[in-house]
Amino acid sequence: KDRGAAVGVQRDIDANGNTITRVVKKGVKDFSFGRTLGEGSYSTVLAATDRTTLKEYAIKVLDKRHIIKEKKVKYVNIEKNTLNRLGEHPGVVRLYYTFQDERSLYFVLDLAAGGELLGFLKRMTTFDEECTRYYSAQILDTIEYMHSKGVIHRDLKPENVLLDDQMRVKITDFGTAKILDPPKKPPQNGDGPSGMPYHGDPMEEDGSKANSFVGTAEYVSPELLTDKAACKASDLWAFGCIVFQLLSGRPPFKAVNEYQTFQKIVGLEYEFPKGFPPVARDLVERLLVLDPAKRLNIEHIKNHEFFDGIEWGRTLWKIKAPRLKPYV
Ligand SMILES: C[C@@H](Nc1nc2c(c3cc(-c4cn[nH]c4)ccc13)C(=O)N=C/C2=C\CC1CC1)C(C)(C)C
Repeated sequence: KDRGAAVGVQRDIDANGNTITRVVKKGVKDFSFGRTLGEGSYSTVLAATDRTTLKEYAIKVLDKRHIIKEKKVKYVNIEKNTLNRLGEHPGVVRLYYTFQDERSLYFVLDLAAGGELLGFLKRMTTFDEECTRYYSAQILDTIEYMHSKGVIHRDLKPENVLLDDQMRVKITDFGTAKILDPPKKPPQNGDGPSGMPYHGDPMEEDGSKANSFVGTAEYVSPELLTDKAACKASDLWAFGCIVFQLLSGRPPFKAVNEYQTFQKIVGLEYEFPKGFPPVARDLVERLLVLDPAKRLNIEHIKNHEFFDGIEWGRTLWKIKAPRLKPYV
């Protein structure tokens, strides 16, 4: 079996308007690889061009030996399954196909040519309200879509929010996502707000209890720190942190080390900088709530005054991105 290729399907329209479906076998040799776009803990994302169609992609390359040694096989499968399940949404990087050679696995994905939102925020220091409204609305719309597919991201942060060539949001990095399987039993009372809380990580191949996953310190929700149960509302806690950071230039909970940061989170120790816009402040205060069941849910967030003027749904992805301006 030609292990260097993946079966993909290409659809074109011929002169008479008929659809021609071609089965294409893509492999490493079909692409010319460019610069490194990002480094994950056990993967590298490279820019690449399809030699035949000249279309640009991002290709995530994973070293098979390293993945096995680091016992990350499960995470690679979670990412692939999550990406396949999330398929088509303007706010999610799309996975076109995967293939492998003797050394590596290759994920062929959308190129988010704008790079990380964090990069723009660092250059601007802060975003003004209009930019914050636009970017956080697209992030929220994408979170809503992920949750509707039973996916909790669990590590939302500005580094994982990419931008495409139209400066539209592309959320990425699903290796630590959690897929909420349809309930076999109705959720018992006492389960988290989503009714299907997630306790700890899957068992490792050797049956050992994996050290349960915790996201990036500054954006981790209190429930993940106290009883290890991530739920859909955990993504909304991270969303609150991101809105705060876009307008103020820093995350709400940041300390000299992770432990101190965790202390601030569970103690809800944060303050707004002077001049933080009051309407946005009200929104953030209703998201950074310790009890996940008392956090605003997505419907309430969409109706919050901060998003007045946003037309949710397809229009949100058609409007022109506002020119980036700092909040002064
Ligand atoms: C977060 C991620 N960084 C990145 N992941 C992806 C990028 C990407 C692009 C730039 C970029 C583009 N232009 N300038 C910089 C910078 C970082 C990127 C992309 O275009 N397409 C898919 C990606 C990831 C797909 C993944 C779900 C499988 C880490 C740091 C983990 C490598």
